[in-house]
Amino acid sequence: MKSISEAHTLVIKVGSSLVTAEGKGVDLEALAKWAAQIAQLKAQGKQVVFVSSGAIAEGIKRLGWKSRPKALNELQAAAAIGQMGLAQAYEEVFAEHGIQTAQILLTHDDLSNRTRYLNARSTLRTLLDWNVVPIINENDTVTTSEIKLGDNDTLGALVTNLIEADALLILTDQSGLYDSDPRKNPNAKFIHEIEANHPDLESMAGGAGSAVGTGGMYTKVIAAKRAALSGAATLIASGHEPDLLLRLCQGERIGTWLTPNRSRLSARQQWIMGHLQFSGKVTIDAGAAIALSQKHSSLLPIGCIGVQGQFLRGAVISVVNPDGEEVARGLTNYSSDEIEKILRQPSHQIEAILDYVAEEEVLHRDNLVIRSAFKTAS
Ligand SMILES: Nc1ncnc2c1ncn2[C@@H]1O[C@H](COP(=O)(O)OP(=O)(O)O)[C@@H](O)[C@H]1O
Ligand SMILES: N[C@@H](CCC(=O)OP(=O)(O)O)C(=O)O
Repeated sequence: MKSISEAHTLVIKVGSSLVTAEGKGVDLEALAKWAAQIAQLKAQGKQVVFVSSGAIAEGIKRLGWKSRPKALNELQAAAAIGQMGLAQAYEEVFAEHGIQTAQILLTHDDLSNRTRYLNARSTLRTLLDWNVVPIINENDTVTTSEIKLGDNDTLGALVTNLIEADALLILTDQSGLYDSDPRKNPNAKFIHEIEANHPDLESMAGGAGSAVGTGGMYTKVIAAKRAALSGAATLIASGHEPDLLLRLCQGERIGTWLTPNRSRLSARQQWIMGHLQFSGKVTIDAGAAIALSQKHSSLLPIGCIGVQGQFLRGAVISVVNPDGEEVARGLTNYSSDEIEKILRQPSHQIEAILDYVAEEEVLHRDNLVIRSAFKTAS
């Protein structure tokens, strides 16, 4: 894909600084401009999903507070208050164009549980088929550090993978990505296009520049790598550019393009890669590590030499080599207790040891993503 004009399904992520006018509460005027442009995009047959931050910033404004609280419970309560304002504002501005909106609040848990992930996917697809614009945010009320996505850039990428969108647009308060933070370095050079997996990306991107933003450019470039897993291009651009979406759809080059440079993973592999936390890991010997990485083999118990953490069959676990370096991630056929018992055993011994055989391999190759596929994506 060479330009947004070719994209059929778009995920558009807007940051707090854009939605809430630098901390002054929901900026209805800005939202109205997005809605007007999206109405035109939809008239051209495009499907659009909105990932919108701003609940905490709007909540803080409604509470009349001067600064962002630090305590998690206060942030969650502020988000719950502010989310009302966000949903109301989006409904209002899209209704002007006869477009219905739907609120979707997700957590990391929702996307890592296979059943909930499939439900979220089918709800989103149904809404898009019905021509509705889903407005997505993290469900801040129930997030703790363990289940937190943490920032909406990551959420935008996971939603891109979920619905296999063609492009992810991350709109922020900068024109795009520079080779260093332009707020700190006035000589920073603008980057027009770069591969999403370019090794220098992380070192160029710094933290948040505003009082309301959270992730800065770092989370945006990681999001681009993640979006590339499902073959999507990412554009980082300034949400302050007039008529940005329309101009992009006319083929104008604005912002920084982060292009996918690999073949896309299967939907199941993307789901495995979408996991930000793991319930455990299994250590494998050097021979097994080579078989997995170079021959794309399944992982058999004979190659397993250790297991850490407590997990059940069906969990997504990490696979590490004897030096502790991650080799792969995958969906396990056996629990941690069972793997402990069948370490270094040939598969034909599984039945004698466990009294049953689930599968002859601990991780089947179809349920594995090897390191080379995600080296820089997590
Ligand atoms: N290399 C970089 N190029 C551009 N901006 C950068 C870079 N590194 C850090 N930043 C900072 O990232 C900020 C955008 O991130 P953030 O404040 O989290 O916005 P948002 O609320 O839109 O997610 C910019 O204002 C900028 O100061
Ligand atoms: N869920 C939070 C968003 C957190 C977040 O990622 O903010 P931002 O860096 O502005 O995109 C909120 O709505 O306030």
